[in-house]
Amino acid sequence: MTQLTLPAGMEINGAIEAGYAEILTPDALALVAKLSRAFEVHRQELLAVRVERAKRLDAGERPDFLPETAHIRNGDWKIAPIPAALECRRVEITGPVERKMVINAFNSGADSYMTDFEDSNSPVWDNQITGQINLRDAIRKTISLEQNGKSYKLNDKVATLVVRPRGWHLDEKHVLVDGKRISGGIFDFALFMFHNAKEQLARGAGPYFYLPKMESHLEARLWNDIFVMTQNELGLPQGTIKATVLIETILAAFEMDEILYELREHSSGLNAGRWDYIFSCIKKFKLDKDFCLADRAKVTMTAPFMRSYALLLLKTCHKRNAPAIGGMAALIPIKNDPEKNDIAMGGVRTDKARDATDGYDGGWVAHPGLVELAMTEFKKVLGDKPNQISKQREDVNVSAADLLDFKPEAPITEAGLRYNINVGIHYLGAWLAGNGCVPIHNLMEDAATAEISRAQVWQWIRSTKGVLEDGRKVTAEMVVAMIPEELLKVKALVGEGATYDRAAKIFEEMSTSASFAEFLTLPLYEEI
Ligand SMILES: CC(=O)SCCNC(=O)CCNC(=O)[C@H](O)C(C)(C)COP(=O)(O)OP(=O)(O)OC[C@H]1O[C@@H](n2cnc3c(N)ncnc32)[C@H](O)[C@@H]1OP(=O)(O)O
Ligand SMILES: O=CC(=O)O
Ligand SMILES: [Mg+2]
Repeated sequence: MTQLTLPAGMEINGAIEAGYAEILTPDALALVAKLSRAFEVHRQELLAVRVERAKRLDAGERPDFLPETAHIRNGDWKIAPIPAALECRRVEITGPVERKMVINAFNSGADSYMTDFEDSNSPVWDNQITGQINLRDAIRKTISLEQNGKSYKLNDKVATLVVRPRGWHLDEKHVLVDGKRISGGIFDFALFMFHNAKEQLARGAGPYFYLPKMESHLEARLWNDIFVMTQNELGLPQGTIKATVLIETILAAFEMDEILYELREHSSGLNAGRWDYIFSCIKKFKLDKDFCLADRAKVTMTAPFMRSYALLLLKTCHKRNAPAIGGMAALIPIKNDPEKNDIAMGGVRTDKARDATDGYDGGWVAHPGLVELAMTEFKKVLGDKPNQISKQREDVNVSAADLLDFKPEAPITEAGLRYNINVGIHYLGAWLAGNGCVPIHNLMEDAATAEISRAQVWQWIRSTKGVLEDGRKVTAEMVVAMIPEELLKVKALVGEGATYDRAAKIFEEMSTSASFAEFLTLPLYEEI
């Protein structure tokens, strides 16, 4: 095993495989250590603020727009100009940082490509470091792969790269600074910046990021401070880094202007991260006796609270000259069933047509097979224009009550309950085996969609409204009885695998325990 030269006070306990030392260089690790020392205390403070806020919400407090930042919401300001490479983002493909998928995504024909260390990635040590190797090679256009008789390499024209580091809640447990685990997000960001920022600038783009799962503008300020220090350390002009923030928590929806304002020198807009958003609503109002959402499949972008959120995001972005990027329909191409495939493709088309017609500048797709049809829907509205940021939505008026108008509440069905249990076990089992994104029942499932499934089961057990349409109350006993049955169905699809037994156990613990695990990936991370 290769020996690394580590900065004073840093320990690495992950295996150092071939090629890792090229990423974990002394200077790159020095940047990781510097940022960690400068910002770890504040990250922990902000995570503690989340816990305190959650307690107040559990006790019945309702979020509202912040009085102390009204001057920012009412002020007449814009974000700094967007670089040319980020002006046209009609279709953004997303996917884990796995080598083959990296090449396929770059070549997919999408305008941009969000490579993902978050929702679609299981953060096993190997995924984190080989992900960095893959991105380094892709940016330099030296990436290639021979697999299953196919040769993979990059086309001449590829998508613009945007990187999503892990959220504030996730640690990188394999790296300690002064005896403490560091932030996973800072680790992903710093390594990527160190190795690639200058190379990207030399090639006509730049270091562009997606920032996940934030709950407040103060969390965005932390990223901004990190950008400023990193640009100084690397000798880059301030404002070089650009970041799109995912509005994917109900609390962030009340601070969209403030988040853009904090990042105004570094902003490249907002994205409507719908799946984590739904999860966040369930998590934040899980104890509210009046809150209970219907079967997961019924909670769509046309649900009142989702529609309000999507329109407010769009209006807020365009008012500030910022791109508004739509989220992802979880539908993916269905092989060997043309009829079902037509329905799925129709679903994606409707989703993208809605976003484009509303005024969004682009939207996410999960699979290369969806790029063309999503592009067609955006081109129908945009024509030859790269975006429609000039389209102001002053007609949109969204109140706090609109954001909190949680419907539909019905139906909750046995099929919906079993679906959640089945998806939960299947996804957790795959994640434990190192795969963070899986097709399940013809849908893309990742950490955000799986969170909805497990959170609904927990909440239906506890809410008096958690009643199946045939009148039976959802109970812990009912769920515990269904888990082995659903585990058998999962195994019939994926085969035997110890991780699925473990997943079923963890799913049972999580659904029936008195306390609600903040993120399912937190207890899971201790297992990998
Ligand atoms: C809530 C959120 O955060 S959304 C963002 C996070 N989620 C994602 O990014 C979803 C990413 N998508 C995926 O991982 C995959 O599409 C899955 C798991 C849903 C389905 O994967 P598969 O069943 O392997 O798809 P399928 O077999 O149809 O793939 C066909 C080809 O497309 C490639 N492909 C599929 N999805 C992607 C992708 N997102 N990026 C790049 N290549 C892809 C496959 O690698 C495969 O390549 P090959 O023909 O060269 O072997
Ligand atoms: O990250 C995206 C989401 O929908 O969650
Ligand atoms: Mg998300």
